Amino acid sequence: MGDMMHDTAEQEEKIILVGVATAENDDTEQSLDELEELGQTAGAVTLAKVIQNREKVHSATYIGKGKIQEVKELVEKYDADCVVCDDELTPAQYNNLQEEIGVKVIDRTVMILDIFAKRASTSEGKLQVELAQLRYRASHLVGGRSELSRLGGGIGTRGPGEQKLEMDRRLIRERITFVRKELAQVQKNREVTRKKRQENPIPVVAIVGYTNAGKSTLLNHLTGAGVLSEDKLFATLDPTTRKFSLENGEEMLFTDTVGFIRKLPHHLIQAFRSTLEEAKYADAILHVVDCSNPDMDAQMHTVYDTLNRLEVGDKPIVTAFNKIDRYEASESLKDLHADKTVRISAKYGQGIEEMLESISNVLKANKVLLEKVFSYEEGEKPNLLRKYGQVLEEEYQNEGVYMKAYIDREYLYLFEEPKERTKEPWEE
Ligand SMILES: Nc1nc2c(ncn2[C@@H]2O[C@H](COP(=O)(O)OP(=O)(O)OP(=O)(O)O)[C@@H](O)[C@H]2O)c(=O)[nH]1
Ligand SMILES: [Mg+2]
Repeated sequence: MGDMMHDTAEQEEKIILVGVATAENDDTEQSLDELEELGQTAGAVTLAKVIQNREKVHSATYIGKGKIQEVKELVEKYDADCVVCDDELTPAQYNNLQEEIGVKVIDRTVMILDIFAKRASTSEGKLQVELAQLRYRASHLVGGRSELSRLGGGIGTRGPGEQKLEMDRRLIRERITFVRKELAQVQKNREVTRKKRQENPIPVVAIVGYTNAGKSTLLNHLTGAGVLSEDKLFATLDPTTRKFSLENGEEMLFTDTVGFIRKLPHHLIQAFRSTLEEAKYADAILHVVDCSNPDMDAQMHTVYDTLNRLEVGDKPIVTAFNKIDRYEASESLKDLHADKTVRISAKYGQGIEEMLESISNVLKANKVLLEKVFSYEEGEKPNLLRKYGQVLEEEYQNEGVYMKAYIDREYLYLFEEPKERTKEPWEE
């Protein structure tokens, strides 16, 4: 049906998806569904999906001989342009598969990088994508030449802007150095903004969540921010911060940023660190979950996993189960990581008041906590305190007066002062 409509548009690339289900990785089906969505976002149409069950990924060819044959037949049958593997391939796997199958082979990482390349709009975003692509390429160079030379066109060959992507090792290194410098400059500006924010006491709420959960829709609903919201993965790449005033005059800053996804490429995390880390400088985290998605649990898991990887400490979390208008099951929605959970529809404005109240409450709890904070100069006792953070948490639970203690950089935070303590915990 699309053919007539896309007459003048760029020809859609025809792709076949391949994944491996291993002992520790059994959600390959969902992962391939997601890869199909990523493909759509990248402008490709998926014609077939192939899953191989294996103990582990084949080290030389990703999938086994029989499966390669199967994929090859599918490629011929559908006249496919490209085969997309669901895991990051080694240079050897690339070359071998490519040789066997005879059409372009790419992996999930290249697909995600390609989408990021298409979507980056600010100079920081563009530099971050380019850095990620360059680093990926540098680690996949074979015989001193980028594998791009054989990719032809389409997915995997696009960069931010119209940069020439095919480069040799030396050029890539030079370019990496240049891009890193540029990026450092751009990020200095962000630091300045952050410092300014610290000077003014308006609390910052970071909106985090899986890609397509409805983060931008929520920010738009709250503040009319005009952030692009789309039923596509990675609609948002650049952080947007907007002020919101509650009816009682209380103010909060909301930051919407790039969404998370399973198997988020390592190079992307590195390059996008400063963007992804927005949550690190927030006073509270608003975790938006698409509860109409059957894959919700795995998505939530990915979000907490990513937050951990980014070392975003134990901030107060409000989880908003979004798209409640589409959610039909009646069972309760739980999130053990969250301090509070609410149900909302960002699109239709349900539950927003309650959500704001919950955020305001966790922020207040945090404020009380900060007033009681035991703070230490950097280097004074961080190791002892770090250890103590864990001990305390257990100890308090045993006493039945549960108190949350955690370390955020050089500070020890206690949620409540222990009863009748005459000595500081570490003096005992
Ligand atoms: N039915 C329904 N759809 C919603 C709701 N909230 C968001 N959506 C839709 O979900 C899709 C994704 O919304 P976005 O706001 O772009 O999601 P996001 O989390 O910002 O996604 P990324 O920027 O890609 O990470 C859009 O098509 C929205 O219209 C909701 O409450 N109900
Ligand atoms: Mg968004």
